[in-house]
Amino acid sequence: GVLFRGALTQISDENLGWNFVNEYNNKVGSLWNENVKKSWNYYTNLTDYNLEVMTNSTLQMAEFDKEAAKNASTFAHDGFGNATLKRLFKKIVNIGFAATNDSEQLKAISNLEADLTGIYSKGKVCLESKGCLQLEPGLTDIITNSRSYEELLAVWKGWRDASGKLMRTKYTDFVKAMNAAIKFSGFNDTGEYWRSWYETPTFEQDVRTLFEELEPLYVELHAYVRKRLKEKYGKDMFPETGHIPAHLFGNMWAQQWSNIYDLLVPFPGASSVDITAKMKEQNYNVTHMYRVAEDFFMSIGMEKMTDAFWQNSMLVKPTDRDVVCHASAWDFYDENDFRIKQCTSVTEDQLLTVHHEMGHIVYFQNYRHQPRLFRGGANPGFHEGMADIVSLSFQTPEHMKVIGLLDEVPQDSDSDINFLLKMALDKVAFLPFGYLIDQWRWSVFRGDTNSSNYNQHWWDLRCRFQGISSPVKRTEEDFDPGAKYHIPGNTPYIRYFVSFVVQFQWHEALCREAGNTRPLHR
Ligand SMILES: C[C@H](N[C@H](C(=O)O)[C@@H]1CCCN1C(=O)[C@@H](N)CC(=O)O)C(=O)N1CCC[C@H]1C(=O)O
Ligand SMILES: [Zn+2]
Repeated sequence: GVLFRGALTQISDENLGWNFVNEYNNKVGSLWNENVKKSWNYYTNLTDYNLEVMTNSTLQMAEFDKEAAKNASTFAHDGFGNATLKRLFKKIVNIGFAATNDSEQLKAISNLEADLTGIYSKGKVCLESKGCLQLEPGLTDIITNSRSYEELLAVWKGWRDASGKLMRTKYTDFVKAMNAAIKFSGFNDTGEYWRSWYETPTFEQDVRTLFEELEPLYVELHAYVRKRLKEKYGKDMFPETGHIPAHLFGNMWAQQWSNIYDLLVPFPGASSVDITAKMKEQNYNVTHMYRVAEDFFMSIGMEKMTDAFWQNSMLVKPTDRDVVCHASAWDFYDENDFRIKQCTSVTEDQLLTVHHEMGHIVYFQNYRHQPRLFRGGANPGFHEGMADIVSLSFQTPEHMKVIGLLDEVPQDSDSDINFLLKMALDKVAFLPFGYLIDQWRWSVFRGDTNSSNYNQHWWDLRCRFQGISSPVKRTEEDFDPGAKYHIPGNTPYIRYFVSFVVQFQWHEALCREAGNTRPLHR
């Protein structure tokens, strides 16, 4: 006979299971759409009222998730034969922080994330020469274009004082609330929950192995860049240890170095393009940047952006309110409303980000007919890879010529080396940065790192993996991790490390598939 577990036997009838997941899918449509709209309202207008409305919506969603998870566990879904049905149930019961029985923890998580993101987005640095500037566009423009050691230092330190330094206590409370809540989902800490999305028990070792395999290439690039920067800034500005001061890379976090390509050109005689100058020469405006990206996606068979995209996106920084400028792509789960939020300026860097964000939108559009529970990346690294894969093809000299940002496609090897180095400054330079952010965060979630050594451990990792050093003394008064969006914004980061590896594997496969027998970089 059937084993009766307590009063309730679990339902093993898969037809009833399909009814349940279909009803769930229809119900969450409007719920998720409402919730994303309230987040959008806060991110594009940072007021206390919008924060409260967003948090209330998040709490309601959590109640719905808990109820659905409880009802789902009346089914013997682990034993279901149909893999799709089984996976849908697994996603319904796996509700993360919402599993907590203490709504105060959820409230704290939502409020603290919004609060920390607000501090980051409103942060400003006042320079006697240029007045008070926010990260975008003011501070970013200086970090990108200044070649003055001192000016770069003032902006680098100023930004950390105006962002991370103000977040330290809140971040400690944030970690505590997340770790307490995630236990109700059966995870030891938040890092374990985040790694579970890759669905492999060896994930941590896998990324470590990948990094170690790629590190020699990075070390070569680092040595070359250090040599050239010493020529530019004088070797006595560099520590004996061989580290490179963190503020000299043309990027606020030293994560990608193509903005200082002009200091590093291997063969100045050969052709190398300054895309930003070309864009300005051709009177590029923001809308045109999005049209150029859309044209490229359509040229490879993707659908155009929806009307809702053009009506609802925020493509330039508003002048009348505070917003989260950090660029992002949004799915409103109604199969039509997809948006980008970006304080777009007319630069090459930004044109690449436009392609990245639109890459996410194109992936949203391609899975919009899937059940809502399946409208996410196969894993987060996959989604990031899909966002970046197109810009690998977009930034080839071939395509640059097609869109008129390059006059001639150079055929000589010196020009090839110039182009390949420029790619390496974005894609190879990034690897240790993409790797270390969550090394730091996973160690915080585990409790190996806490508020007594947040900054020490951060710089240990920055020195060990990136070979960079702080240009000024750092103490535990500082909180440099908070100066990078994804820490206050609570977006896991190892996804970008995974993406920067898989995107080249996909690129190679796509070229083979397309019958392209030329060297990969063409
Ligand atoms: C500029 C880009 N903004 C993110 C992205 O697009 O990934 C934003 C903010 C965090 C998540 N996000 C999204 O848009 C998600 N909704 C995408 C999704 O649907 O998963 C970004 O942060 N990048 C790009 C390269 C490295 C990294 C950086 O700049 O450090
Ligand atoms: Zn992305």
